[in-house]
Amino acid sequence: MPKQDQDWQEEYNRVEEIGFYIEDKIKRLKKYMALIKERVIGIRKDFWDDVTVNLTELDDAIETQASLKQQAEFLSERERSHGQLANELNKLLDLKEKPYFGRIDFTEKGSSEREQIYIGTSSLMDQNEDDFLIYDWRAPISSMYYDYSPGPASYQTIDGDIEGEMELKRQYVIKQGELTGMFDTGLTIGDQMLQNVLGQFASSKMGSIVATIQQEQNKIIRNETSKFLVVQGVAGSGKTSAALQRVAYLLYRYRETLTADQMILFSPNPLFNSYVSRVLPDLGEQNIKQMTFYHYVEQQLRSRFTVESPFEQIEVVFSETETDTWSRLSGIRYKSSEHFLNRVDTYLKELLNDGFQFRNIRFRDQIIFTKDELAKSFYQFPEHVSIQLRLEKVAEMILEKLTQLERKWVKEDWVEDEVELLDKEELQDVFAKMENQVREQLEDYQQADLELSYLKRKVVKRRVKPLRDKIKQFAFVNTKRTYMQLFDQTDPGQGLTEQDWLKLARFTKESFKANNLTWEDATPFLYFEKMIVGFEENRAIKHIILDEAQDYSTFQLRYLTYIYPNSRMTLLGDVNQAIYYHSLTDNILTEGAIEKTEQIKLMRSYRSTQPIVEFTRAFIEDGNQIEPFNRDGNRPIVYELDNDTIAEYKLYDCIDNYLNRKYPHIAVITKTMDEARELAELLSKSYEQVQLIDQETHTFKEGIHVIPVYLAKGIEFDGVIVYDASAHQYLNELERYILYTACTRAMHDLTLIAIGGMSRFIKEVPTSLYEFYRVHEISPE
Ligand SMILES: Nc1ncnc2c1ncn2[C@@H]1O[C@H](COP(=O)(O)OP(=O)(O)OP(=O)(O)O)[C@@H](O)[C@H]1O
Repeated sequence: MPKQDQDWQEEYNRVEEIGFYIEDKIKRLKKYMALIKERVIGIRKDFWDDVTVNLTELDDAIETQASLKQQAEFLSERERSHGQLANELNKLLDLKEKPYFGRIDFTEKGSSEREQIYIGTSSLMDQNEDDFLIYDWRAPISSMYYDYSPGPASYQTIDGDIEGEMELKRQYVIKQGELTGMFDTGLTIGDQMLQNVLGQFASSKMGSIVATIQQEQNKIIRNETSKFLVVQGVAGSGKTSAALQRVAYLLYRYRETLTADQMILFSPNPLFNSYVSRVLPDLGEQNIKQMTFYHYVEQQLRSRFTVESPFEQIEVVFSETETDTWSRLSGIRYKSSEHFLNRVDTYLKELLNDGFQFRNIRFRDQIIFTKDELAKSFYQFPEHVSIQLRLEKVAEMILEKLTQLERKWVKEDWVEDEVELLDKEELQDVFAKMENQVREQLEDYQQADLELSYLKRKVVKRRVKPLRDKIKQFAFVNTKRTYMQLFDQTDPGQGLTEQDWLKLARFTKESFKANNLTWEDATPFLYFEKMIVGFEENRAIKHIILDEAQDYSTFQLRYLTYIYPNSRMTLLGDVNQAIYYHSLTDNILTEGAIEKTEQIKLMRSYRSTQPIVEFTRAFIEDGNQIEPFNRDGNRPIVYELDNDTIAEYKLYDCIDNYLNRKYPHIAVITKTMDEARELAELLSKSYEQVQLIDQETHTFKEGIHVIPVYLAKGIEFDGVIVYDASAHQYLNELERYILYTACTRAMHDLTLIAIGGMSRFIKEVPTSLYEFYRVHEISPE
């Protein structure tokens, strides 16, 4: 038998044998689990029989409690072990389907034994628990699979580097427990395998890339040294995929000290949350907490303000032009800048001398502390005493004074009135708390007096409690007014004219007065406020993943580092996909913007076919550095059409074409929500399964998605139609990035429909890279 056939046969048999072995393990495990389950049911049923309940004497009650506790612990331990076994079972069921995806043969330096290392999503030991039949992809030894081609290779262990020779690197395609393909590969993990994976249709849920992680992605996944790891990766380069694999890796690597609930993924929109929700469970790990930054900010401020969402801000930006008499654009840019951050910090220092605004403290409509009194106490401290320390001292002073006032209020009529209104239960509660002995020693009338004074104190305490709580939270500081005062200063900010500053100041103060917080003010205000009243730090969080990091402002990043002081951070983004106006000038991903970081660049794009990547990279700066993955496909098509009617006709034509290709996920990407709404209405007259995606959409199914570009971030579709890609829609620099983001959502096919003349960015693309049609009228079929 030729060597190749012999190899195939051996590998085929191994997969089969492992399958039997797993099958057997599953059977035994299921039997054991059934036994435990039976026991748990038994314990639950007999719970009370096995507990001695005796409450007559104190000793008996204590014994009963101990007996109950013991029984409950016993039960929960059984339940826990049943849960662990269920996890084990799930892992085995997954392994049965696809036990492994790769193999390397490695001979350690100084040894003559060639070890065969089979790599899968989780590990499997042989019967005697001596040898690994399958190594987890995250095990140190498995890293060589991703990092080396056959030849000298090494991997890191806690005891140092292990060097040797890798003799073989092989990949497998195993479906439903049967070997169907096998390739021996070089450094880039099987182009052939990647071709297969990337050629597949899009899915409503992102999949794991564990079998085909690329060397440069592996660096991100296994990075353990940086406090801040910054990944600048081009569109479709696998940033999100690598980030999620990284989470799985870290959970494995630090399994003794790190759990899923100590990590947070900040994602760009709610739809993205559900899109990536399957990756970690597929890797046998629990999902980590996911949220959008807006969600966090809104929760903090919603009781006092209506907070504009970032998407609403984008819509405003689209409707403004640079030449408008008053444009919010300069305000957005300014308020997200490093300069403004420094200015806020300086202002906070200035406040140590003067300017802090306080609120009168009232109790039952009476002012008990005036703002002037509070300001006086606050400013009695020397300059070097911090704001927070002063506020703590002022709060202590108020609380002490409140205790004195309470003694006075007890004697007031309203207290007696309220005592009368107490209901029976409350009264009983109070009586129960009064010590029996004291009451027994007293005459009846004395007892009544005592009860009344006790009740009065209770009423006062209860009424004062909310006030005390507020004081402890420093609610007597008027943070809103103090922040607004910043806009009374006359010095215009960097990049602003005097006039611009005045307009910006007026606009800001008016919004604050109406309790409307624009997105550009939300984080600066929150930051300012927390610098005064203190950040609610969450020290339990050990790792933050910031996806689409290019969209975060300096303020937002600073804020996150303050609330998660113990956290490492992985920031992933693409400067060319910035969709927020502020990112044009201050982008946290530009080199040097964040100190003490490690930067990794991903230049290879995997999502789209080569013709799509060649087209899209042509309209961004340094686009020629983007490396397309060698996957063939159609050139993008650009239609330039005379009017809406012809454009709509072409749109139908295009969708039909995509449907004929059986694309499960088709997207019509618009610039604004209004455009998306209109198109969705139109299309739903002709097609079923049209889904309009808005900022509330949490999940999406197969079908035709009509979606504004800013909600399509991070997601991909088989076929994309950009509607409409005309000159007036995509004109300025921000719109360049937005068009790039829209086009790079396409995996297999991309069409741009422009009504009137096409965008100048498309004109920059060499005509050889796309098909172009200009249609003046529709010819009858
Ligand atoms: N090593 C890989 N093996 C298989 N598929 C990969 C690999 N890397 C990336 N991909 C695929 O490429 C596509 C893009 O990946 P992903 O969404 O992670 O990229 P991204 O850099 O976050 O993209 P964008 O910034 O454009 O949203 C996904 O379908 C992903 O599965």
